[in-house]
Amino acid sequence: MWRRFWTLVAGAARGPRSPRSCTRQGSGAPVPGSGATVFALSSGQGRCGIAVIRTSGPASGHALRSLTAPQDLPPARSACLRLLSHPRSGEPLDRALVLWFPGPQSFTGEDCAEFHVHGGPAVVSGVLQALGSVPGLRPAEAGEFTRRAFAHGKLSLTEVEGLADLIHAETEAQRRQALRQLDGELGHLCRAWAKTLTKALAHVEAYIDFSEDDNLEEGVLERVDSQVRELELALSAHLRDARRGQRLRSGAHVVVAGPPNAGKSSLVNLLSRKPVSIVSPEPGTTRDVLETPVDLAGFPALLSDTAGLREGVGPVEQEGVRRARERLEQADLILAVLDASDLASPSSCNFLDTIVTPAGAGNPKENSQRLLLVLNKSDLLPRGGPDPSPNLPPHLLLSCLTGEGLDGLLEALRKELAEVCGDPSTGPLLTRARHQHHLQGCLDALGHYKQTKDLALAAEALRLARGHLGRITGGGGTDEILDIIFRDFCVGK
Ligand SMILES: Nc1nc2c(ncn2[C@@H]2O[C@H](COP(=O)(O)OP(=O)(O)OP(=O)(O)O)[C@@H](O)[C@H]2O)c(=O)[nH]1
Ligand SMILES: [K+]
Ligand SMILES: [Mg+2]
Repeated sequence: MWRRFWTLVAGAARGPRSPRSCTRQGSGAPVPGSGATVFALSSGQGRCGIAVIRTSGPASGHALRSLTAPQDLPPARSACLRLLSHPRSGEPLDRALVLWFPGPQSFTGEDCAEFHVHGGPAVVSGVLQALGSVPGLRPAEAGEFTRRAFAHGKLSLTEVEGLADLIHAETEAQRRQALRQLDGELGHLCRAWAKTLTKALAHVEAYIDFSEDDNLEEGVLERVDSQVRELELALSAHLRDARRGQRLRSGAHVVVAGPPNAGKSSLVNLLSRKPVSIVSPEPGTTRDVLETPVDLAGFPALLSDTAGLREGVGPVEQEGVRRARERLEQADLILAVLDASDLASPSSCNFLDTIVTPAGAGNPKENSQRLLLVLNKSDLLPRGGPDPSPNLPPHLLLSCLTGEGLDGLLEALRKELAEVCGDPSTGPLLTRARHQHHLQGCLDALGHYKQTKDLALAAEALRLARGHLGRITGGGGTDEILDIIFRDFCVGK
């Protein structure tokens, strides 16, 4: 009896019930156009020192031999210098380093070859044409190498996403976050959670099958209940952090706001290091919301310039003010700008009362918007004079004109954005709405597990919960989801 029970538990833990996604075997879906050997330029377009062209598929070895002299394959995974020539005309094309990666020990899991050629456009197009003339070879589609790697179980879906993010990473924080995902951190976590559920499921199923025999260990179901509770806590914590992970991946919304002429547009131009917004001495210059992506102290941000907030103006500026307020509501971080030499004006006081004080600048409440108060035009203050505003909340002095105070502002921005986005090296792991959706689905299913008294339904709920975790790493992903993810890649990756 016990032997039967443990066989069942062990079987459920590894066996046919275990979702394919819990292992590193790909989607199981056929590779689109598999059988064909594909080739592409994998390095960037344009004139460069070295360009890398690669192939993947069964004819890779034949292609390598057809283009090179001597025609033997180089030793696996070591670079060799070869003369490349066109297989039909014999025309020499370049002297290049070539590499041979026999499958399955390659990026895609298939036989692969790489040609590191001189990066001139004529060399690259000559070698691509030569490869196109080899029977069985065709140009690769966007993301096709990675899709093949996924299909052969070389990468899980979260790792594929990490790779796409790494290629698109523009800031240090994005690079760190992408690298963690590519290293499989999110995948490991999901697999560990799925394993817990597999064990829990095995126990519930054993209880259904054997409880009549009265031979089961005491408290089996109680232990499953407590495992489910622990899992719920862990999932909820990660879900709470998901918003930060998404900000880290796609950029935090930083909104520059303040009364007219405070120097908001000057600050936006200074931070983005380009003339994004028109600057002029006329109050009411900026009328619309102007958005620009910037690297702020290593974090990705979408910086919005807005119209100066004031009442009693014409209809166009009034619409600008309405849009500014609307954008302020969506901000992850408000950069509040005041003219340090004009703090007593009605528009400055009004801005302090309605925007700065409610946000609790320098002392944010949990979940409230964060705000940094900047007093601009410090160059207009008397040198070494007293603090112009001892009664204001914590603030920074800056001069957009001279650049004084910029380092301090960038350091303060780095701290604020680390709060808003999380630490890219240790912080949030969920980076996409897709991850959030499945984690929520898993939690909902665990909720059903707790509600039901029927053991068969409870087992079904656990299976459903585990299915959601599996889909994060890629098991049973639909073609549409795969298409969306692989569309992010360029040709050659
Ligand atoms: N002295 C001094 N002048 C500044 C500084 N920053 C901006 N200005 C000037 O202040 C004026 C207004 O600057 P803008 O950047 O257009 O101000 P704004 O807040 O965007 O103005 P609106 O869009 O009209 O609300 C311009 O003449 C700038 O040259 C500064 O640090 N010191
Ligand atoms: K202005
Ligand atoms: Mg402006």
